[in-house]
Amino acid sequence: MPINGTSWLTRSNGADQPRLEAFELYRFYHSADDETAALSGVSLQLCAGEFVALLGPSGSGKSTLLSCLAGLEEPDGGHVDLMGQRLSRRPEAVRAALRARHIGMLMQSANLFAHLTVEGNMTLQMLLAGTKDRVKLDALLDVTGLAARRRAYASQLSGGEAARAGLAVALSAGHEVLLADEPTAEVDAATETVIVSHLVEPCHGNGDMALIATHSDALAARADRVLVDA
Ligand SMILES: Nc1ncnc2c1ncn2[C@@H]1O[C@H](COP(=O)(O)OP(=O)(O)OP(=O)(O)O)[C@@H](O)[C@H]1O
Repeated sequence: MPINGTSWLTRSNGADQPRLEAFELYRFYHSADDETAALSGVSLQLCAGEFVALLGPSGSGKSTLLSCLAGLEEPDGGHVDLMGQRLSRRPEAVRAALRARHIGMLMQSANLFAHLTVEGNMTLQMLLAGTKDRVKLDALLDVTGLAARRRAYASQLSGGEAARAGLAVALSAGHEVLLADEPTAEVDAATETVIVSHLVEPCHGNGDMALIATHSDALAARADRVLVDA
């Protein structure tokens, strides 16, 4: 069942321009003679300061939605606006530049390059966003409990370490928009609490915005808004 004809409009007073907006998104996948509708007319608005959870059964289209919102995939219908600029149907290089400038991402497959160290992955993320902040890098390694593993290659990390390293990378550049796909799927409850706090804090502290696809009730309980695939 796709995320279907859903309209998730903002609960804010509308005074601010939404950070991220989707208008009537459609996305279909084709294989052999099969067609899967992953998104079917999805509209949403996400505003500054919001920490939003996206819930839905496996296969309902959460990852597809995040991917379209990040400009990694083009929707087959509808469009996405990021920070008031059109993201959809623009050349890949333009989408990549907008993404690097504004979006921190934590995708299911992790956002780590295996041949780089934890620190190297974080530095690369900062450079792509045009920043380099050594103090912030050290602080993120501390809060994610990875200071001692900073020189480990991504391929050498445990599942939980990789999840925390992915988070550290996603938060490195301090983007206004964070998109995360099941960031706590492979971690224990204590690590989940730490990760969720670090996802919430930039929203409530700095006015950043996060959309998190999750199956976790604990994470959803911390959200300002929960979007449920009805
Ligand atoms: N590259 C692809 N090719 C074909 N079908 C795909 C592709 N990616 C996703 N799908 C299909 O699209 C639908 C939505 O998939 P998606 O991964 O977005 O769901 P999800 O809600 O994120 O699932 P989960 O909670 O299991 O991660 C599923 O039926 C899936 O099999």
